[in-house]
Amino acid sequence: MVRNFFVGGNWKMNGSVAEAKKLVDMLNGFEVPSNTEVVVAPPALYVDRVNQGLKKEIKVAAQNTYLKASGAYTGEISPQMLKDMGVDWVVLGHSERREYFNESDEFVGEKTAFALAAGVSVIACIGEKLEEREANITNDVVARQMKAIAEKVKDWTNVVVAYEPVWAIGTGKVATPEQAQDVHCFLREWLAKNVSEMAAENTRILYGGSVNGGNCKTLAGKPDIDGFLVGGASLKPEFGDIIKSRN
Ligand SMILES: O=C(CO)COP(=O)(O)O
Repeated sequence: MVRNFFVGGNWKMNGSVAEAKKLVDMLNGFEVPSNTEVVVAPPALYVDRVNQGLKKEIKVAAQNTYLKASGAYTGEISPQMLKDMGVDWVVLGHSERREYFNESDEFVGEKTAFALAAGVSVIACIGEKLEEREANITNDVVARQMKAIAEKVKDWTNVVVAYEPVWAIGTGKVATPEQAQDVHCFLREWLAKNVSEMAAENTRILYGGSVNGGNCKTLAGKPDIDGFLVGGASLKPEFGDIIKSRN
């Protein structure tokens, strides 16, 4: 099985109507290799406009959804609402949500299962903090985060895992290709042992954290790195090079 390369662009809480339009024009000008999937995640308010403007080779995601279809949950949106708007992807469990909005491993697992059941594919984010890497517990941390998802999710067909070490996010301090490969390999073995050989073989594992046009190719050369989740550089023309980093 050949895993298709996957490049996600996480805009985070950035942009405006005018900037979103410029980014759509930029993205529509990129060549998307046939073996590569591209999904961008604008702020929720702009998701529909961006989705309307993008060429069909590029899909959109929301940056979060809740675990109910509807009801008295002020400020939340549901995966059912995404489907209603023709949006098939959501990013869940990003470290910024875990950190600033107190999202627990269990909550992320539940939201992942709920989105999948609604027919929305999930980019599930995991990753250790600097102090956890320094304490040599990186594998324990990512295994704990994976377990919370695997407890709720049996079918991993529509899950993409994004390994994003927190110390590498927005810092310019990218993991070395070897550091990333080590964790990706561990995650694939974890999937083989705890979910299935098939899930291990087929699940894309992305790297995220200070990926840019200059470092993407060496990272993409590693056997267990199946793509990227890109923050800052997804708002710049170099995102076009990142999309082509496997080609
Ligand atoms: O958090 C990230 C993507 O979700 C990575 O952000 P940067 O690429 O800006 O480091």
